[in-house]
Amino acid sequence: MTLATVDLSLFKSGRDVDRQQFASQLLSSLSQHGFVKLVGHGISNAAISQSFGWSKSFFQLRTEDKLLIANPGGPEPQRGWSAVGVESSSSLYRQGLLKSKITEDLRDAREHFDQGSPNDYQYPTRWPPERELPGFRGFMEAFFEVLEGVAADLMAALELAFGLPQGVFVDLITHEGNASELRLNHYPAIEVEQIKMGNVSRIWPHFDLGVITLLFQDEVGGLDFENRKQRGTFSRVESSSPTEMVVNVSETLQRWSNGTLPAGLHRVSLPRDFENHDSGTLPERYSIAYFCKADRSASVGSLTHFVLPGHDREYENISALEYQQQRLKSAY
Ligand SMILES: O=C(O)CCC(=O)C(=O)O
Ligand SMILES: [Fe+2]
Repeated sequence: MTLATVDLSLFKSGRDVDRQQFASQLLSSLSQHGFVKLVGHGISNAAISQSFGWSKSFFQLRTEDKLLIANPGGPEPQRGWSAVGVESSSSLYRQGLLKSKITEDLRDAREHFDQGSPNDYQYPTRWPPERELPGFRGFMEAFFEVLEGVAADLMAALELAFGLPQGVFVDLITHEGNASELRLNHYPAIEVEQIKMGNVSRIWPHFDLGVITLLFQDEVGGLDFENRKQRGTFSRVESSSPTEMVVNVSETLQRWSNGTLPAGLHRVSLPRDFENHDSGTLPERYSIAYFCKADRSASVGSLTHFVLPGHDREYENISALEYQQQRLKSAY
């Protein structure tokens, strides 16, 4: 099962026929498994490799320095450092869907750094002191804004694909425009035995909470999406290069679209080379995820455009902030 690759430069070219073609391809791929691979996004190879470089430097800080900017956990938007095992992605999934299937003590073998919008004064980012990592904040804030632009283009393309009036989606992410988040993920090297024991995974199956997620991963591999043709089975997201962006539908878009575009379930498991091994050490892995989120005061209920006559409205009106707070309570 392979994912389609779409080229955003078609949409940016300005010709209506190209824009329409891109929009249809984007929607049709996202409709299949909730995932698509994106090229032509305009972010240079150099910028992407610099972002991974900054991520490595951040995670190499001393633990006591990272502890100074630790995310407190709980329902507020995540900011700063979360140590390995602090967050449990499996409970996001369990709370959302599978009440009985997963036991309590599943943990992620992952540490991460969460950053809010440079314009988010309500929940400011916990940055390491500038002298510890000079240039980190400046780079990451600029990178955030570039990703914000790509997410807005993709949402505009989805408006076109669904035949919606211009701005139906984009206005809900840009009016306040400060709730999106950028996350650096680091999965330290880990023994295969530990993963095979069953309580620890790089990241357990989960849905992302926002509208759409944009992701870059390094060459280690291991990101899987659920194959909807055979529920409960996963296929590998094969990236041909770290500059290829992986895009997935997240819960808010599922809700806005009244279930028309379901969120993509995903996890990070053993890299291909280790699938049939019972021992050995998995190399460390890095990924960078931009979570495009609805404005905090925007509703994440079904949009009327998607509630067809004779059909139920599947998702209640609740603000994006309240929704996220409810969901995050379960992740700690
Ligand atoms: O590391 C990855 O490839 C996926 C990360 C992810 O799913 C997340 O941070 O929500
Ligand atoms: Fe995710």
